Parts: sequence; C-alpha cells; structure tokens
Amino acid sequence: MDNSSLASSAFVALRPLTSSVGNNYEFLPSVNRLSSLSIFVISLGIFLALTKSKIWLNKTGSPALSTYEKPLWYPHKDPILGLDVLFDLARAVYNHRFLEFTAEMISRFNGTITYLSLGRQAVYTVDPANLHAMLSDRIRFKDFGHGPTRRQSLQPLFGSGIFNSDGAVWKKHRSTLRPMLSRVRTIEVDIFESHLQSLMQSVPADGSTVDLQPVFNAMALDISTHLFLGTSTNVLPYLFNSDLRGMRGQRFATAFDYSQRAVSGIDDFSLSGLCWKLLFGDKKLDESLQTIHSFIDEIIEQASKNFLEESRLPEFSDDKGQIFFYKLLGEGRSKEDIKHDILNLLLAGKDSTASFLASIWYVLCQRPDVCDKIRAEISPLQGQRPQLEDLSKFPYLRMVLQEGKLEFPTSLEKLILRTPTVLRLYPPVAINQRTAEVDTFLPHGGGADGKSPLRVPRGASVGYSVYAMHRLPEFFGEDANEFRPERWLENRQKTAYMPFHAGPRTCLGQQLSMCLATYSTIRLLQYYERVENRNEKPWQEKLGLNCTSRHGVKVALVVSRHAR
Ligand code: HEM
Repeated sequence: MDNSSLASSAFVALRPLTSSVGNNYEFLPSVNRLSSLSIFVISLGIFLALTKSKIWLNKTGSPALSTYEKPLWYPHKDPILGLDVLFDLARAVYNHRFLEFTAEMISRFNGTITYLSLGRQAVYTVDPANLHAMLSDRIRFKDFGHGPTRRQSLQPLFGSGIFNSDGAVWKKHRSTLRPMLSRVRTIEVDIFESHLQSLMQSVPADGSTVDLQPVFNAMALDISTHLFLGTSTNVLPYLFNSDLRGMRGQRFATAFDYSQRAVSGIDDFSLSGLCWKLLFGDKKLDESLQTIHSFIDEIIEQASKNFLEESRLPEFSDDKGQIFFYKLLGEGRSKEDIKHDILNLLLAGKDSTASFLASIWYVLCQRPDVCDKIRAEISPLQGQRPQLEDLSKFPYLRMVLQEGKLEFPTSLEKLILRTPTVLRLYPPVAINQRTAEVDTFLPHGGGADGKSPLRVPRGASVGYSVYAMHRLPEFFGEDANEFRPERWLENRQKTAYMPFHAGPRTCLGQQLSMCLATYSTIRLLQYYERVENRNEKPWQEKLGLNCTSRHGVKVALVVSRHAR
C-alpha cells in the first residue's frame, strides 16, 4: 500500500525537491515568474555542484545495455536537472491533479516516459507490460526494490518492517506474516460485526449530512488494532461525541494519522511551519512517534506477560491460537520485531481498507440502482448477518472474494454487482514506485514509438500509476472513466487490473480486505434503507500513503424500518 505505496512515486520523484524546500508548495506560483534562462542557470549551478560531489550520477555503461534504442525522453526545457517537469509535477500535487496530470502526460508518450529528476534519469510508466516485468517477472522482479529514499523516509514510523525492506529482510517478514493473513476466519468476521454495530449505533441516521470517510477511517483503525494488537482503539463511537475525545485510543489515532502524513512527505504545511521544522525539527512528529510506540509497547508488554502466564486471554478471544498477535509472540520473535510487524500491518490494514470502503460508498450513494440489485442479491439472508461459510454461496460475493483470479460465477447477471469496479476506478494504492537495484531493462519505453525495450540504469526511479493504467481505453474501452460494472461481462482480461499489485510482493491482505468490504456492504445495506448522495463537489484526489477523496464521502442515511 503505497501511494507511497508507500511513498508514492510522485513524492519520491519530488522528494529531493520538496525536501530542499520542505513540503510547502506555496512557492509554486512564484516559479511561474522564473524565466527559462534563470532555471537553466540555477540548474547548471546545482548540477555542477552535484557532479563534483559525484552523488547523483547513475552507474551506467554496461556494454550489453548500450545496444538499447534511445528512450522516449520528455522534451525538457531544462535539459540539465529537469526542474521544469518537477515543478509541473509539484504544481499538479498542489492543485490535487497529480493523477490526472500524469495520466494526460503519459498518454502523449505511449505509456512510458523517461525524464530527468534532478539530473538523474527516471522513468514513469502506465504500461501493463512494464508493471508486470517489475512486479511479477521471475527474473526482473529482483532487479527492482523499494529503494533507499522510501526506506529512509518511512524508517521513523515503520522501522524495517515488510513495507520498508527489500531482499532477505523482506523475505523473512513475508514468510512470517503470510501464513497468518492467508485465510479469513470466523473470529475475524465477528470482529468486523462488532465494529459495524458500533458504526450503526454512532452515525446519525436522521437525514443529516454525514461524511463517511472519517467514519471508515476510524472503523478501519479500530478493526486493525483489534485484529493485530488484540486491543481496539475504539475511536469510532467518539467521532460523534466530542466530550469523549482525548482518550488514549483517540490520542493514538491522531498520532498515527499525523506521523503517516509527516513521513510520507505530504502535508499541508505552511511556509512558517516548514521553516520552524527546518530549524527546530518536527516536534509534533517526535511526540506522535512517542505516543504510538508507547501505546504498542505497553500492549506487547502486557500480552507477553499474559502469554507467559497462559492464564489470561484478550477478552474477545475464544481461542488464543487465533489471535494474530499471540502467534507472533509464540514464534519467539523479539518485542521490537513484533512492534515493527504490527506497525506495518496497521498501515496496510487501516488506510487502504478505509480508502476502499469510502470509495465503495462514494459510488453506491450515487447509484441507487446498484444498491437495489445488491439488496435483491442478499435478500435470502432476510436481514440476518451472513456467516463466513455463507459468503461463498452468493455468486456476487464469491466473485468479490475470488477477486484476483479469472474465475467467474456461472450467473453472469450477478456479476454486475461486483465491487472490483470500485477498485478499478479508485485504487487505494493509486501510484507507486520502484528503484532499479542494478542496470536492467523494461519491455517498453525505448525507441521513437516507445515500444522497444527500455534500458533502466541502476539507481533510476520507476514511478507507475495504477490509477491511470486502470483507465486505459485500450484495455477497458472508450468509456473507461465510467462506473459501469457490466463491462466485466464483456471484458475478462486482468492484464491492466492490479489494485493489489502482483507477483512476490502482492498484497497479503487481499482476502481480509475483500471479505471486510463484502461483509460490510451487506450489513450496511441491510441496515440502511436509503443512502442519499450529499456530495456537492466531484471526486478529487487527496494523496497520502493511500489515495482518498479530498472532499470526503457525504451522505444522508435512513435506517431500514426492519432494523428499527
Ligand atoms: C483494499 C485494501 C488494500 C489494498 C488496495 C492493498 C494494496 C496493496 C498493494 C498495492 C501492495 C503492494 C505495495 C508495494 O509493493 O509497494 C500491498 C502490500 C501489502 N499489503 Fe495490502 N492492500 C489492502 C489491504 C491490506 C490489508 C487489510 C492488509 C492486512 C494487514 C494488507 C497487507 C499488506 C502487506 C503485508 C503488504 C506487503 C507485501 C510485501 O511487501 O511483501 N493489505 N497492499
């Protein structure tokens, strides 16, 4: 999960730039006034200084690689550092148009563009063949890592956990976590239910306007902490009761949100705030990290005592072996190691899931016809909660659970109700980035038409946009930007569909998040008979570690008379 996934490619590309001017984009309008000549002179100066220090030069020159055709270069006005494109990207971020801007730019270059990022060769692509090569090709996969920029920036919060490591360290984390996340169990569905109950009891359903985005954000944190720490933050009920704010879970939630924004380098920092941080450091980040670490340390400490005594179990548990966190303790892992695994899972579980749930309801509140079809599909449940084993009895649900595969339910009509369309149009991990660990190549991006293999020198950053790839007309039709679930009846290809990525680093929480999305959609549609759209503005990106809606998801809810 990385719009970032973590530190998004955009911000990784921009990070050298933004870290020198901080995270403030207020300087951008003045950039317009700079003449090309002054940009050129500034670039030349910086370039000479950097060249002298030899820190920015790519290692190139592999004789085998020299036979590649020239890449399709971005037509830079600044051919030395490429500041022009970086300013354009920064402006797009500032205007919340980064996703659209890069999609438009890349469509002019046949899907892959090579450009200069502070004098260093970088690539941006939406070409599915390139993504498959980097993510799932058995040989190429090893040539690309998350890279040092992302590792360093996320280090304070995520340590060297699964998201923040490559090579042997990553393999070790993956092999520990994979078996624990590969199957969804009844206890997890029970946990979903308890937090959905909390949502239904807390969120006003009197026809007033409610923003569901913070609601899902809080619920996702409550569920993730419940699943991975055995103790929920329980912040959702307090969203609508300001008297109760300031409690411990709430403080953790606030600290977690702030640190994520701060380490991803994306925040609405003011110029004065930035100068302060440059001079005195980010005190709020230090305090937030302190809150987060002591919250988790205490729980780990208490749980390991209980674990050793084998007498007390977390109150919601009926089986210690089912508790994720206890399993890590049972494997004899160090407390520090466990803390980092937990933090990495909270990041994964919370934000991407919250973004997914919010997007589902952004779409559903505008499509009563789709809500009605789902209600018809789930009507045999007669308003009762589905059990885990029920989930596979519904073709629609099975389709959702089998998300990553090419299996389709026999009843094609029911396919119309599937939610993957939401993930196509609003993938939580909308953009991402890899760094070439060695001199290597990608299938496309070279030659005059960009369709020949592209040489990628060691150290080059390769940014990619899943958001733009999911909207490519050549894969999804001329109406690719429209929400039309029926397209999946005609078009079963998955080449350009990768909300969870693919290959050895594919998301470990697919089953869990698809199960939660399916279960919660059923439960909420059973409970609310009407979900009115109250969004006044069109969807606009809010990029962070995951992509969310800048204006939230505004609805009015009416409880079903059967549920009253
Ligand atoms: C709709 C919700 C979700 C989406 C769209 C999503 C998407 C992704 C993506 C695209 C990646 C690859 C990131 C990269 O390689 O840079 C990823 C990795 C991962 N996800 Fe998810 N994710 C979701 C929910 C979850 C949940 C609920 C969990 C459970 C804790 C989870 C656990 C992980 C883990 C552990 C990885 C790291 C895999 C690795 O590096 O080997 N994800 N996710």
